[in-house]
Amino acid sequence: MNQVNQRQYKVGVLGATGTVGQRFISLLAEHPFFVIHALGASSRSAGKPYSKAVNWKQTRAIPAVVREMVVQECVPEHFKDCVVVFSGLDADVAGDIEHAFRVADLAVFSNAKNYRRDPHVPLIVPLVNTSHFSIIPQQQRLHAPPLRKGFIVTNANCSTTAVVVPLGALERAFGPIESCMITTMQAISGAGYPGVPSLDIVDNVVPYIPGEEEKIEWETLKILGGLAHADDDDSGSGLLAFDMHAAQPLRISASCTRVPVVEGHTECVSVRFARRPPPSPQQVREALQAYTSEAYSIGCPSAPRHTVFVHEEPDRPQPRLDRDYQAGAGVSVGRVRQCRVLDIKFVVLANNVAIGAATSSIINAEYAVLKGIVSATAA
Ligand SMILES: NC(=O)C1=CN([C@@H]2O[C@H](COP(=O)(O)OP(=O)(O)OC[C@H]3O[C@@H](n4cnc5c(N)ncnc54)[C@H](OP(=O)(O)O)[C@@H]3O)[C@@H](O)[C@H]2O)C=CC1
Ligand SMILES: N[C@@H](CC(=O)OP(=O)(O)O)C(=O)O
Repeated sequence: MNQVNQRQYKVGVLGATGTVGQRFISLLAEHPFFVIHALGASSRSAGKPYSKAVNWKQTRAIPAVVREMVVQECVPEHFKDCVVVFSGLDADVAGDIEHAFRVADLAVFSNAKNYRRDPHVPLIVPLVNTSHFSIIPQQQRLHAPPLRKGFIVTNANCSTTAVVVPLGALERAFGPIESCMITTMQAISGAGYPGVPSLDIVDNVVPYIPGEEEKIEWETLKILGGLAHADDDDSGSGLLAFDMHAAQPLRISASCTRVPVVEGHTECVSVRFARRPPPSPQQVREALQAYTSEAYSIGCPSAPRHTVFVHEEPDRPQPRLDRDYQAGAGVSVGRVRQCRVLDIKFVVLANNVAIGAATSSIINAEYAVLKGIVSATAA
């Protein structure tokens, strides 16, 4: 661990000028062992110093380390010295670019949705399912020709991330959840910049976010589902597959809305446990408060010490007050109470651009470094 901390690891950021990319840069500029080495964006930005290419929208100034760094086209040769490449690319282009980087034997940690459903790509919310890193050797082996160092790890949709943290904590404490109803109130920053037109969102709630409900319903099953051997007949191929929560089916229904909040997704969640009788609200509060992640236990510097903060006040969590809990890396839960239809209901809030995006990727990469999953040297 000390050895890791004394080393410096060169990293690149794809989509460095976007909403998520800016958050990557703010976080990485102060990172104990990652050093920003290369920045990539579209041809509109390539060739310009970062400070001229970016429309900077963070509260802190552009970090000095990147101000004059020239933005590159997103091609692997400009990133060949990077041990880790973070991607905050627009999903329209992330598929081909991230694949090209993987084939060039680079380790890619992506926020984009493109590979989340790929059966050989782990979808990892680092506060919940770091065990899924174990599928990476298979991803490398099944590629033709096999990859030595390259792979893609994705993190989840920001609304999925918010909800799987308490759901994962509750399953760890009380066993499988049988059904779950979720209603989201998602911040405008989730749509990137400039995002939702002001005339659509000011004084309004928009009850539709394309593709979002399906993503929450599907991604949650992959994240909470664990891994199983791919062959039912135990033929010994050694292949792993995501079991999609199949051992104990979980039914999820999500309804997604966009609300006039800048940062922080709030979600109302109701759950029914398989176990009878179900835990009481007080047992649920205690289990959430006590929950710790493996990422924190092994020393990932960006993992929150307290994963879930449980509010006792009846009017919390609120995005303006709670989105910076643990520097945006933790989640806040409140209003834990009995549900007359299912068992328990609560409200969860997570920072969509921090733990919902850049912070998750960074913790995933920290975990990969600490566990020796990424090589200490570049491709
Ligand atoms: N915002 C959020 O809360 C979350 C976002 N995500 C995902 O993260 C990704 C980034 O989102 P966000 O930051 O909001 O998006 P933005 O639209 O703010 O940024 C997109 C980035 O992609 C770059 N880009 C666009 N076209 C190309 C191209 N042809 N070649 C190379 N680079 C290109 C842009 O560069 P340029 O400036 O040069 O155009 C910019 O850096 C998306 O896939 C999104 O779905 C995931 C979770 C949460
Ligand atoms: N769709 C999310 C943000 C996002 O980009 O999600 P995804 O990475 O799953 O496409 C929102 O609008 O809040």
